[in-house]
Amino acid sequence: NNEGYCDLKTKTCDHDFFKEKFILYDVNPPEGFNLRRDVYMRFAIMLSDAKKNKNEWKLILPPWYRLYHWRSESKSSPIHWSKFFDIESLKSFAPVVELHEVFSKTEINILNIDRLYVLQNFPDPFEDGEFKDKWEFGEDCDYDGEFWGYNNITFTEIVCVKFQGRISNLWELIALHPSDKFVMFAHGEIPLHDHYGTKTFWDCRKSMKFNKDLIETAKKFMSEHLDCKEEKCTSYVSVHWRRQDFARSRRKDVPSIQGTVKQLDTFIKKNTPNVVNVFIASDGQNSELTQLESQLKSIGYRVHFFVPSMSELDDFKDGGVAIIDQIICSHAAYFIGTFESTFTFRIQEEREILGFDSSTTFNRLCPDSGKCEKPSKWSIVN
Ligand SMILES: C[C@@H]1O[C@H](OP(=O)(O)OP(=O)(O)OC[C@H]2O[C@@H](n3cnc4c(=O)[nH]c(N)nc43)[C@H](O)[C@@H]2O)[C@@H](O)[C@H](O)[C@@H]1O
Repeated sequence: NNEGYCDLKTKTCDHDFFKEKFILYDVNPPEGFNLRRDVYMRFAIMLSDAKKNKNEWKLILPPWYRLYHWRSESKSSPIHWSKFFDIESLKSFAPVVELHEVFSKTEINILNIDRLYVLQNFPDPFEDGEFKDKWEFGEDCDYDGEFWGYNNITFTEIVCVKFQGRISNLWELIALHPSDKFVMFAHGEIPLHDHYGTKTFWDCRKSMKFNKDLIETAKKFMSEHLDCKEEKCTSYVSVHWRRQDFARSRRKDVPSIQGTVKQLDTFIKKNTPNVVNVFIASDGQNSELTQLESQLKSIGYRVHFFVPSMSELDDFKDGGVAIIDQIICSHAAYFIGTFESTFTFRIQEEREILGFDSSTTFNRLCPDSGKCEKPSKWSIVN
């Protein structure tokens, strides 16, 4: 009825449900996990800012579904955010809700989106030589997602919108139809942060705590294999060695196996000569990893990888294993990353939150050519 939603089993009622409004978003299908985490922050900050003005909108967390890089998931069903993140912590920053929580409140079990906005880029973002915030209605667009595998999500109207600039301008679109209850944005990666790198940005980033089981597993590994029980370890160096598409098509940014060994050895001898433990996070093929391992071993290093058991992989999924790799990298005495990988960026942010000196964090592997730009530094603002 119109007075709220009541759960007959638990005999509890949610009197706000019929007043609440919900925003959903989806991201360009080929984008990976770590860019998606940044897109989440843009929406979470938008909603958190709005909540301060008593705005009733909530953000629905889009499940993780069929990510291109997550190859071990043969049967792909939508994965809830709680598998990877601490939902209570996310909720402490922004009004967010999991999609399955919304379903459990809609009695008919069908979620109808009033308006599905498909965001598109402007053909020339620098029209008249200047990048300006703007939007206008477009045409000829389609939704290229799959509603995360749910076949009980429908929509009434699809609207094409060319959009560029700050995400809070999406409120202008939302305001055009005040009676909408469910609004969705496809290509949520197009709008930009309102304030990148500010205190609000970092408050949101800090709220993205990981699922407790993942943290526990990473800490157990650090204690058993890397001789570290502290927050800031001194006993190992960590590396994010991004391969796959990077190794194939970014030769000007990433080193060969031999080049990697040479650089790591030089780096460790210069910065922390007593350390012999090297932790490697990588999406590389087994053959590459074995070569890297044996070359590092031959010059005296102890090499460590987090290799999940079958049951761990089944439970944590590729996404959870990637997070465990990131957690272990975050706690190392020194971290060396891959240029322009968002996987590396998220580790750097984690280390800023843990309070590491930036000289231990913003280090990168260089291409064999030796031509090597320094990585950008994004320092924490408390
Ligand atoms: C160029 C762009 O690069 C973007 O990648 P980039 O920013 O590195 O980072 P991500 O967007 O996270 O995509 C890389 C994905 O590959 C896996 N992966 C990469 N490195 C590791 C690692 O060290 N350990 C584990 N366990 N998994 C790893 C993981 O599933 C991760 O989400 C891509 O998402 C885009 O599609 C595009 O290819």
